[in-house]
Amino acid sequence: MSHSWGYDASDGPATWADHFPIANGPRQSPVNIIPSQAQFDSSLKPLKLQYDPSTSKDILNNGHTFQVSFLDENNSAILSGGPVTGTYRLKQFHFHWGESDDKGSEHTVNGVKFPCELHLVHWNTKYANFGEAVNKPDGLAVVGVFLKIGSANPRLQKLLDSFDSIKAKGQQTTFLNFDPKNLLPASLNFWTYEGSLTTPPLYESVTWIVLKDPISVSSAQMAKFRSLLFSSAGEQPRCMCNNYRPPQPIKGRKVRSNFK
Ligand SMILES: NS(=O)(=O)c1ccc(C(=O)N2CCN(Cc3ccccc3)C2)cc1
Ligand SMILES: [Zn+2]
Repeated sequence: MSHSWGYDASDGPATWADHFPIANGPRQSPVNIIPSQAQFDSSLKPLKLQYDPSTSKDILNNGHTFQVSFLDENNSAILSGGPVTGTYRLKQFHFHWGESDDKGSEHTVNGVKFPCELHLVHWNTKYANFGEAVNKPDGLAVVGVFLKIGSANPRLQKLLDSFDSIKAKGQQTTFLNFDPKNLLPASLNFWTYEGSLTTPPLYESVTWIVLKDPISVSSAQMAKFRSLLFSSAGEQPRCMCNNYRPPQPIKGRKVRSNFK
């Protein structure tokens, strides 16, 4: 049975090494990105994200975050180019956020936290499926997008409107025709480095592609994120927030950029 973990003092990031010793590994995520120390790499190709909105399936509260899952039996929603070779299929996207607008992102930039961070999770089609890819060094590519407090973002509204039906852990509902491309900023300028899952089992299998430009979210919209619960229906309600791992040691890794 997989070990239960969370984000409280008793089961949160400071305790994860007890059951997942790779937590202290050489390529853990997230990290603090220091733009002045990133290396511009002209050999990086433009990032190609080709998403077919008809592949969105459902939205689930998994007790750690909420995630929108996609049909991944064919190459309808794919990532290619950027730092990766080959084709990676979109499996799901999810978010991490704080209890207040001054924290919540996993990656930071010059030590600055954003209120929220979106992760679009893709797996390498050289492997048979997500489960085969999840623990391979080149198994996953995750696109990270920062959310910054500003005007309300209408493109988040369909997600927010579904929250009443996935308030508690384990609740899921159909979520069709959602185009994740609408969650991306205008520019696909990115930083990239070799890292890991930011939740247990913390496999060191992720090529991280963190977009430089944020998308907007309003404070009222962030409050809606915090209406979700870590807890199951009928349990003592526990606000789903602060579901982020803090930055981990860079351990000599290079962060590259595709922009000057
Ligand atoms: N925050 S993050 O972007 O780094 C990220 C976190 C979690 C996941 C994720 O879908 N899973 C992690 C493993 N988990 C369960 C699992 C599934 C198959 C085999 C083994 C284990 C699923 C993907 C990306
Ligand atoms: Zn994540």
